Amino acid sequence: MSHPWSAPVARDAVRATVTIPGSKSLTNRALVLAALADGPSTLHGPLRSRDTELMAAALRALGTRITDGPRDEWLITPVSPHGPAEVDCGLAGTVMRFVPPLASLATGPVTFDGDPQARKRPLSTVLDGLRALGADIEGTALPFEVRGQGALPGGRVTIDASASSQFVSGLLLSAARFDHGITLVHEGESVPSLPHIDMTVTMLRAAGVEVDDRQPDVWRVKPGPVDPLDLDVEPDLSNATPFLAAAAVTAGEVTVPGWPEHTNQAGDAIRDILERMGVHVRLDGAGLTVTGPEKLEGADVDLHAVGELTPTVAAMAACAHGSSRLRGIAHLRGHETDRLAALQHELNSLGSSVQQTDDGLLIEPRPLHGGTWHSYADHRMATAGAILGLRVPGITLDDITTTSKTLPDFTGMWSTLLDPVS
Ligand SMILES: O=C(O)C1=C[C@@H](OP(=O)(O)O)[C@@H](O)[C@H](O)C1
Ligand SMILES: C=C(OP(=O)(O)O)C(=O)O
Repeated sequence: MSHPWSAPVARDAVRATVTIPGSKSLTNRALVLAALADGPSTLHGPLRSRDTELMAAALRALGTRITDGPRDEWLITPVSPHGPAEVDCGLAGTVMRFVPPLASLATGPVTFDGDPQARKRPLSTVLDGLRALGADIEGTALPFEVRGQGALPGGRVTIDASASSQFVSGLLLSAARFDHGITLVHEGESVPSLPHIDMTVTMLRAAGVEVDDRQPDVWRVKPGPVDPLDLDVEPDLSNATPFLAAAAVTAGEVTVPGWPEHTNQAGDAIRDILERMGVHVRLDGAGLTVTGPEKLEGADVDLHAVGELTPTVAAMAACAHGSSRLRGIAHLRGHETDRLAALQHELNSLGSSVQQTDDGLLIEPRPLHGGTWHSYADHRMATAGAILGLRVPGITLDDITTTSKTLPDFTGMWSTLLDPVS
């Protein structure tokens, strides 16, 4: 059920330390790898949100045992995947693209469906790719059915992954269990979100899987064992960005503890983006501390590798002095919603001047006024509205529950941000 929310205004510069829960991308990859592993795995500090609970439920439906450990852990015991099973993908790209390859290894039928908006997200590339590798699948988008044969031949396949890096990650994650592994070739416009593929490759290698990614746009995974994982999940750096943006737009200071010094998370790119907007950024033993300037500057940024940061960056750009250009993000039209159209429409309805280009947005800051900010079932649209609300009185989000996709306690965390002592 949707739930409207009056975005609180920051009376002063925001000053806070905010602990961010685990990464969605790390948690959902680790769950899939643990389900395919040769023994039990432990995830310490996994993200518990709609997207990761849906992933856990999908894997449980296929037989995997996932229980809570004594502290904040998920204990995962693999069982050979089997149907019949039903998978609810919700609106999670990672579930709809990472689970079908694993379901192709199951015995028996596995049906997939999701939220109404999920039925519009690009998916056929993964399903066609799996068919080319030997899978029996009915359908090209949600809902569809994978008729698992208990094994998949695998081999060489060419896909066009320009609409989503998750097509590549999904096929690679399960590939060590295909009879012949995989040689995956991308042909088409450039693949977005490459750091997410690097994360997949790094995690596969950490699980002992042999991956060759030396040639651009070609990935080879050898068939073989998958080692169990014992993984501390890093904080979700993309989920941290609305909190960092709060410092940027209020000339405040926010620290996120536990920010990794080295990481595969795409969200780490926010450090460079903030600096380019005139924000002071410091990474030290305390974590990542950002200090907002008196005048936030507009910027020209290529977000091709980090599209999921776009709603945060667009909200900051609308509060900046000087125009911004966000480029390289045509694929965002296939995210939770058409994020380019949604951001253009919502920002303009509050008084901004935003135009869409072929591959992004031109944002001309103007004095903003209150109004309804629509979330389009998209968690990052909702958090973008919250950022603007810090500066602009009278912004009401039509539905704050969308934040449960990756940050179920977003409103609690946001109030602590504004009132750290209470
Ligand atoms: O693999 C992942 O964990 C993700 C990959 C990216 O998808 P796209 O390549 O579709 O942008 C990113 O935007 C999404 O939030 C998470
Ligand atoms: C694009 C996103 O999610 P998904 O994993 O559903 O693609 C996102 O979280 O910004």
